[in-house]
Order: sequence, then C-alpha cells, then structure tokens
Amino acid sequence: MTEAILEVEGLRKTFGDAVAVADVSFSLRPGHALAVVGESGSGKTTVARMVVGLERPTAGRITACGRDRSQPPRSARERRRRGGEVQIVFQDPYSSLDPRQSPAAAVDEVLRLHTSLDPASRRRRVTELAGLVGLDERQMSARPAGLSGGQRQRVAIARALASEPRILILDESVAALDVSIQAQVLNVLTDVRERTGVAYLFISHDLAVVRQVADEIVVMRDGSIVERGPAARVLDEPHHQYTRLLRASVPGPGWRPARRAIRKEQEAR
Ligand SMILES: Nc1ncnc2c1ncn2[C@@H]1O[C@H](COP(=O)(O)OP(=O)(O)OP(=O)(O)O)[C@@H](O)[C@H]1O
Repeated sequence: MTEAILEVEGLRKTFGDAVAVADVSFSLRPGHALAVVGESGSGKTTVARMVVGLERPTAGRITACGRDRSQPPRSARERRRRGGEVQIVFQDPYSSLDPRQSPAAAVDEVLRLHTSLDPASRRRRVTELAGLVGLDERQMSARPAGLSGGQRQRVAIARALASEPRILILDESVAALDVSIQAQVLNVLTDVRERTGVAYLFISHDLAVVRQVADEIVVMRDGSIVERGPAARVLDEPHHQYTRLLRASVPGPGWRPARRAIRKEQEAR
C-alpha cells in the first residue's frame, strides 16, 4: 500500500472550554481525494486550519509529506517549505484575492517565493497554470473585480498550485458558487488532479458536490468522525444514522425531509 501523503492522528482542538475537534484520525494517499463532511459546526474547518498550519493543535499529530507539522515551524525556511507542500483554497473568492493585484501578478508572487525560476520561466509557468484552470490571458491581467466568482476561484486554485503542493485543501471552495459554475470548477479540479497528481482534502457540507470529487469520505459530527469509507459506499449505503440524516437533507431526486427519512430508516430495521 502506498504511504500516506498526509497522516492525522488523534487530532484535538479546544477553544477555552469548547471542544471544536475531539479526536480525529485519517490518512490521505498521494493523488487521492478525501472529503471531510458534516454539518456546520462539526469541526471540519478547524481540522483544515490545523493541517495547513493556521491553527495549532491542542493534541495529536499531523504528518505531511513524511514530516511532522504538529508544532509551529522553527524557521522561515521551514515555514516556506510547509507552505509549498500544503496549500488551501477558501470558500470566498471575493475576499481571498488582493483587489489591486492581477491574477498573473498573484500567481507570479507565489512562484517568486517558492521557486527559483527566472522571470521568463515564471511568465511561462503563469501561462501554464492559467491554462490548467481554464483562464485566458485577458482574464489573467484583469483586476479581480472584473472577474466572476467562478473565475476568481480558478485564480485562487492556480495561485495555490503555483508552489506545486502535494496536498491541496479545498475548504468549501465551491460553496459560494451557482450550481452550474460549481460544476465547471469541479471539472477543473478533476482535470488538475489527473494532470498534477495533487491530493485533495475536500471540506464540504454538500454531499452532492462531494460525490463528484471524493474517493473516500470521513463524516464528522461534534468534533469526531462517526463514519468513514469509500465515497460510493458512504453515500449510497451509509452505516451511521447521522450520515443518513445528512444524505436525507440534500434536496434532489428522491429527497425527503430528514426527520421522516430517519424514521423510515428506523422502521425498516
Ligand atoms: N477561533 C475560534 N474560537 C472559538 N470557537 C471556535 C473557533 N473556531 C471554531 N470554533 C468553534 O468550533 C466548532 C467547530 O467549528 P468549525 O468552523 O471547525 O466547524 P465547521 O464544521 O467547519 O462548520 P462551518 O462549515 O460552519 O464552518 C464550532 O462550534 C465553532 O463555533
């Protein structure tokens, strides 16, 4: 079995008396996509923030690319290396970009920080990354205000990929987009994974979205994992009642109000 690119063991985070993440363990294989699902407040974002280094774990271990990152980095170099290995794309494409900076300049900034490419090679790489996410030259030199939500999220993905991360965390990255635009960005993510071999940690409350991208799923409730397994199995034959509840609350073909769905499940057992 391939060694995990990301390993999380016994991860815990408390804020004062509040337990945001109780005890979470999972692993992600290179090039795979693991979704962390759960309703609002279940601790998904806190897990993502700890993995990328924005939040310090109260307990537990995070190993990415074979190196421990449970403790803060000891040097600027270490910080930069960690930043290169794991990148994150947030939910809100409107606030995640500098309004004064063109997408090309934003991507170039990351290339300058994380690579030793000369200016001409950086320009070529900016064009390559733009192609990877489906943005043209005009869009790459526009101001973010002149781009649509989907285009901005493509910029955020291109910028995140500029450091050639092995792991990309997508924290509700398509949640703010219209359904048709969501589908386009999810297609971009599928292409990117195929072409680069990057692994995804995909945080979402939306099971319909998760179905399109994830190989495996962990289901979080109140800071703990209540179910895990291959995506199709968890979505089509959930073992845990909470997963059934989540699934039942997704409007779509066969949708029923959650309470009734749960009662029916219980009656059927
Ligand atoms: N900085 C913080 N200070 C205090 N409590 C926090 C902080 N960050 C998160 N929490 C709490 O931790 C719990 C988990 O929050 P988290 O954002 O990780 O959940 P989530 O599943 O990602 O939900 P959402 O999708 O709404 O962001 C919540 O009860 C939240 O209020």
